[in-house]
Amino acid sequence: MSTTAHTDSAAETTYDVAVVGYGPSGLVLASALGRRGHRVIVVERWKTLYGLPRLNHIDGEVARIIQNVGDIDVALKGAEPADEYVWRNGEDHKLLTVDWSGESSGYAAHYTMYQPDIEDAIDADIKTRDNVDVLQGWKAIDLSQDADGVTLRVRQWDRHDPEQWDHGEDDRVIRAKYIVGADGANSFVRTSLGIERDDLESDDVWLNLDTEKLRDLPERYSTSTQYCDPIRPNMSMPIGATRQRFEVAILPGESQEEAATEEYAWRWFRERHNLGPEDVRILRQIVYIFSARTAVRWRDGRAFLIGDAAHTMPPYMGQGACSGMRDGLTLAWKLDLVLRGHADDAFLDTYETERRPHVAAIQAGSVALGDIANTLDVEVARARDEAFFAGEELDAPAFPILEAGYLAGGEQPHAGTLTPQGEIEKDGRTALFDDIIGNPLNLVTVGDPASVLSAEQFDRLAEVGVAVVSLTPGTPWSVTDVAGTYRDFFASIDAEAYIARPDFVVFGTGSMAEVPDLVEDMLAQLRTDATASASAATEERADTEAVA
Ligand SMILES: O=C(O)CCc1cccc(O)c1
Repeated sequence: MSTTAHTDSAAETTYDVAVVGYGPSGLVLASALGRRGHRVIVVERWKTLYGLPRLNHIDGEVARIIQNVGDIDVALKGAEPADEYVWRNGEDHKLLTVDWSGESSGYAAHYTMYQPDIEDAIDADIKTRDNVDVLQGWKAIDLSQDADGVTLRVRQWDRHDPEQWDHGEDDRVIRAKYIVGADGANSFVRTSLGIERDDLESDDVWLNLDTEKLRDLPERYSTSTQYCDPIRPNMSMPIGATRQRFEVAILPGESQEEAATEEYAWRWFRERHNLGPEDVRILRQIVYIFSARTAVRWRDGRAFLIGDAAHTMPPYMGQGACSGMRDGLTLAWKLDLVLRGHADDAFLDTYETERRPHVAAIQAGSVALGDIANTLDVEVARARDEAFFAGEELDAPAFPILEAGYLAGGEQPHAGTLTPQGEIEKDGRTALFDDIIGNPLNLVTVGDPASVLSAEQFDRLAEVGVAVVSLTPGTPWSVTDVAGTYRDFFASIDAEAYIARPDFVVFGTGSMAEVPDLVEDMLAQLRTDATASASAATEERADTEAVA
């Protein structure tokens, strides 16, 4: 990182958080902070949103994230629920079905969708807020930090005008309490901080072809399918209702330049799919190296990394951008608590404690799936197929829950899992839980919380902004559980209360009698500095006593 002293004449403006990068993870973070009233500035070198699909799959949890940062109806307007993700061999025999059916978080468990719809939905929300400034067409060029904040120098950027690199008189200097690098795999923020990346060395080269359907395609194209063909691995997947993604492996020794040509694309479409320009229009053609890299640390003082800046993974689970959006929401609500003075700065360390192992498990699963997809040895592929036909299970970790971080202590079998989202009715309005309650920390109880919590505890909950919700009629916190979602959930976890975090993760569960302890634990863990200095003081006292 630069150690440049900032004696610039350029105007300085102070923000709570500066965000570099305006892709899915940066959009989620900026909107979630903006909605919580913080002064945010976003710096993005491109003048407009990307406008083309990159991610084309989200799960229900991520749909719920989007619900909380933008208009979910706009985001999902071209989306289609996806029930299964099928893996076939070169002879078109089924090896494996990844079950994508069911519901999660108030949505279908999985969707294929058109990324620009999601970005437009969140961008529109951000642009309604006076407290969020978005500098599109500006490139971050220098970053430094001190005890009180970060300083970021930004310069207008136009890739068609390289001359502008030579002059800096119109630079802007931004001061912020925190900075977040949401600036992709080649992150300026990460490299400025000198943060290296670990590399799982999974570097398969694939051509990605996104298309618009000009007429109905055969039924098989409506199922996301990996063709694990050792001669040439390939895949096909809907992008919502009206578009289709095709991917094809570029084999070792083949020319990536040639794969990027239109001739190559049409030859491939004709040979493999018998499709031509009368069937599909190519929207985007790009050669990717599917890497799996992780920054060795995601925090450096007042700077954080999220999304691809922190981690990349091969696409085979469709979880790269989903993980980035989870990062964005998690870091946003943690920063919110710190900026409002309800949590200590050290609480922000739990961002990496929680997100790193979650991402690592998904990354490992994606690499394992990629090994299956990219088997090029015909004999090895045959043995693989036989093993699957004989019923072998996929050797990949289960979808992770949060295992560490801001979770209730003690025997807590459900901490780290996701809460459901059902319809509730309150004051004559019926809607999904988050549309009525919002997404602060929340305590949901079967019984009357006033039967177990003191007035002083209610005051402290209100001060931090914890929402209290009860399924018992006639209390100030009562809601009606319209479809029994919460009744069923409480039955399934054998509990009468839970505390959920703003990212829908269960902090802890318990009986009504255990609610006061759960609340105390939730509030105490926000004060990690105090805990750290208290235990340091205790150790010091013990040392002194031992000496005495
Ligand atoms: O949405 C994404 O992150 C990529 C979409 C995807 C999903 C599954 C397999 C694949 O190769 C791409």
